[in-house]
This record gives sequence, structure tokens and C-alpha cells, in this order.
Amino acid sequence: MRLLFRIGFLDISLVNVIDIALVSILIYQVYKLMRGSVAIKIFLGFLSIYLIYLVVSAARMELLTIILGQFMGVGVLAAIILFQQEIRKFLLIVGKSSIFSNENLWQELLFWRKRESIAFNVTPIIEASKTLSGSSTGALIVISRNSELKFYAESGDIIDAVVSKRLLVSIFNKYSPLHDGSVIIYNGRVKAARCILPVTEREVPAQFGLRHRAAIGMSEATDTLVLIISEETGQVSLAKNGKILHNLSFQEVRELINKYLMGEEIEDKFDIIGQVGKIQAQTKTTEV
Ligand SMILES: Nc1ncnc2c1ncn2[C@@H]1O[C@H](COP(=O)(O)OP(=O)(O)OP(=O)(O)O)[C@@H](O)[C@H]1O
Repeated sequence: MRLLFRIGFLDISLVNVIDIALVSILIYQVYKLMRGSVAIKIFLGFLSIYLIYLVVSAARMELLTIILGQFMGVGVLAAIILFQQEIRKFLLIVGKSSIFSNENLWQELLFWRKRESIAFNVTPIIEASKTLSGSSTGALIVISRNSELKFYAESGDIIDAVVSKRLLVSIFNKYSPLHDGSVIIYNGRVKAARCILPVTEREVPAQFGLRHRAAIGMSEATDTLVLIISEETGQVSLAKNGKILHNLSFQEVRELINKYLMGEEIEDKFDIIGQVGKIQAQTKTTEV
């Protein structure tokens, strides 16, 4: 016996309701996993085309249905190729039993979990940068305002501790087993260390080594602000949206991080600071 509800002229069974709820949860989880990466744009593009396809086929618009149907057929294959990394990581996360034993899972699934503010006290990051820069210790710190960056965090070691100067300095200490790779900071917490970031594939000036290339690559791929401390020169740089600003003062770093965390678009600020810096403090903006 099927339990039926009537909404307007539509008869919906309990199974349909569960089906729709599960699909919604699945789409939301996929969205959460991809949030912050370029893949999300491709995913949303596919989703939009699929929704249009459903509408035109329901409206019996045959020509459009055939064209979009062909596209969807190839699209599935294209999606597997385009998202191979994401699919692999998604399956890995699903396979990890910890996700099911996580006490917050049901709250997250049902969207109950309260969103915490993303702005936090950045003084520990600035203080740690001063120490690291002073001792010419290389560092790479990804600051994220809208996502935990699970993909990237899981490429390293999960830490999930409150940001402190001592913690950051210890991580990047040359003798620490965690010093290689990058740290990810989200919502005032060091989420992970030793993370591997995507290296930019664009031509970059020869002065940029792998650390800077990884910072630029990460800033291209995600909506993050990446702080770099050069091991060679001790200079502090920030990368955002494929642009890098170097030789910044700590005051400039503090201001830019704060503005970014407050949700301001700071890309154009990079150029302004770059121009001022060229005259005043040999700060350079390089768009690569
Ligand atoms: N893909 C990556 N993701 C995260 N960290 C990386 C990546 N590639 C390199 N690194 C980090 O950068 C370090 C190497 O930096 P390298 O000396 O090549 O960079 P650089 O840009 O010249 O910076 P520096 O001025 O500090 O020498 C590695 O030891 C590692 O910690």
C-alpha cells in the first residue's frame, strides 16, 4: 500500500518525498565538499543544464530535449573525467567510517548547525609571521573565509586547533615534521598542516619557487587568501585570485586579512597597495 499526499493537482507518495529529501541532501553534501574550488562552478553549470533539460522534456519541447539529451549523455562521461579527483575524494570520505560516527553529522545533514562568524582575531597570525620572517623560516598559510577546504585539508594532517602564535611557529619550525607544505586556517582554527596545494600552471617569473607557485595556484583555484613567508628573504607576501603582492609590511598584511575575513573584495586593493608600495617600500604587485 502506498501512502499518498495531495499537493494541488499532484499526488506524491511517501517514497517520492524520501527520494527528493535524499537527493537534496546528496546535492548539498556534494556542494559542501566542492565549495571553494573551481569544480563547484562546473558542477553548478551541469546542474543548471540538467534542470533545463528536465523542464524542456516535461514541456515536450522535442528539439531542445534531443539536443540537451545528447549533451547530458556526453556530459556524464565528461563529468567523470573533469571531476576525477573530486569523485575519488568524495568516495574516500564516504568510505571513512568516521564520517558516520561524527556526532555533528546529523545536525549538518539537517542544516541545524549554527554558522559561526568567520572573522576572528588575526593577531596570532601576524605575530607568528613576524617571528617566522625574522628567522627566515619559510611558511605557507591558507586563510579561508567560506569553507573548511576539506579536499586540501585531507591531503595533509588534520589538526583542528585554535590559531596561536606558538602553534604556527612550531609547525613551520624547520625541524618540525609538519613544516613541509601548507597550513589551512578556517574560522580561527588551524584545520590542517602539511597540506599539498595546486601549483599554478601559468608562466610565472623565475624568482618564484614552488612555495610561491603553490600559493598562486591555490588562490586561483579557491576563494582563499594565501600568506607566504619566504625562506630565502624572510619577505611576507599574499596571494589572492592569481595575483601576488610581496614585501608587505605586517600592518598591510593585517589589514588585508581583516578585510578579506569581513567579506570585502580585496583584489583591487592589491593593486593600490602595490602602487603605493612601489614608491614607498619597494612593495611589488605581480599579476602572473
Ligand atoms: N604544492 C605544494 N603545496 C604546498 N606546499 C608546497 C608545494 N610545493 C612546495 N611547497 C612548499 O614549498 C617549499 C619549497 O619552496 P621553494 O624554496 O621551492 O619555494 P620559493 O617560492 O622559492 O620560496 P622561498 O623564498 O621560501 O625559497 C617546500 O619545502 C614545501 O614546503
